Amino acid sequence: MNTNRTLAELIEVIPDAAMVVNRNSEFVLVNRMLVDMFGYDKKRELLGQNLNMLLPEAVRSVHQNHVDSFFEHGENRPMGKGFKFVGQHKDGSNIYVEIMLSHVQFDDGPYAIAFVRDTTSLKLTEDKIRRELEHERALALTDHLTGLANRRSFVEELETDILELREHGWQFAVCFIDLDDFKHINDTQGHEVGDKVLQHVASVVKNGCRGSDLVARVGGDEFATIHPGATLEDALHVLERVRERLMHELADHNWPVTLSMGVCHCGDASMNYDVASILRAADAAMYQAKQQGKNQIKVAHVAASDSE
Ligand SMILES: Nc1nc2c(ncn2[C@@H]2O[C@H](COP(=O)(O)OP(=O)(O)OP(=O)(O)O)[C@@H](O)[C@H]2O)c(=O)[nH]1
Repeated sequence: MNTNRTLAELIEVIPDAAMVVNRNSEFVLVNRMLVDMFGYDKKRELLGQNLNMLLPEAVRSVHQNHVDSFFEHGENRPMGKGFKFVGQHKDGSNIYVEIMLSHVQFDDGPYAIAFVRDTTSLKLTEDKIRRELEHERALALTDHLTGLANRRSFVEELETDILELREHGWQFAVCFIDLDDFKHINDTQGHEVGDKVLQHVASVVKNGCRGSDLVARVGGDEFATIHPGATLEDALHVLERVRERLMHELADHNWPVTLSMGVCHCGDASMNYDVASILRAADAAMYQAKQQGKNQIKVAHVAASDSE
C-alpha cells in the first residue's frame, strides 16, 4: 500500500482542512480545503514550502521551536483539545483557527498531521459579545448626565478601598458633596440650566481631583469622591480648592449655587469600616456643613462603635 497516496486521498474527503508537515515545517501534503481556507489557488503553492507562510510575521521566528518540541515529546492534541492559533490568509488578514495535531509515522520517518478548523466567525462573535458586555457594564456604572461614575460604581470602589485598607493599610478619604440652593436654579432658570450646572460641577470636581481619585454623582444634586492613598489634609486641600473654584465660577455664570461637603478619613487598618458607616459619617458631616451656613467643608470620624 502506498501510505502517502492513501493519506492524500483520505484527507480530501474529511470535513476539515488538513496538512502533513515534516520536521522542518515543510508541507508534504495539503488538502483542497486548507488551500481554499488560506486563499491560495493551487496546492503546489504550498507543497514544499514552510508552514510559516500561513502564520503572521510576528510569530514566525518562534514557530519552529513549537514544531521541534512537538516532534521531540509533543502529545497528540485531539478534537476539542487543540491549539488555538492565529493564521494568516494570503491577503494578509488574520484567520483564527483551532488545530488538532497528531504524530504520523511514514517509512522515511516521523511527520505531523494537523487538522485545521476556521474559528474566525466564532472568535469575532465572542469578541462582539465581550465588547457589548463591557459596554453594558460601563453604562451600568456611569451617570448619563455627567459621564461620572454612578452610585453603584462608587459603592463598588469604596468596598475595594475598605478591603485594601484592611489588607495593606492603604488609607483613603471619602467626601460627600451636596449642592446648596440648587432647587432655586431649576425653579428660576429651568431644568435644562439645572442640568448644565450639574455637568459643570461634575467637570470642575473631576478636574480638581487627582487622576486616581474617584468622582461620582450619587444622587440628584449629590456627588461623592474617594481619594485613595490620601491623608485627611491631602483630601481637604483638594476639596477646599474645588469648593472655592466652583463658588467663583458658578457665580460668574449667574448660578448662585455653592457646595456643602462632608469628609471622613479612613486610615486605621484595625477599624471595622463598612460602606454604610462611612457613608453615614460623610453624610452627617455634610449635613453639619449645611446647618452651619452651607458653602463649607466639615470633617467627621467614622463611629467608634464600628471598630472591632
Ligand atoms: N436639573 C436637574 N435637577 C435635578 C436633577 N436631579 C434632581 N434635581 C433637582 O435637585 C433638587 C435637589 O433638591 P434639594 O437638595 O432639596 O435642593 P437644594 O435647593 O439644593 O436644597 P439644599 O440642599 O438644602 O440647599 C430638586 O429640585 C430636584 O428636582 C437633575 O438630574 N437635573
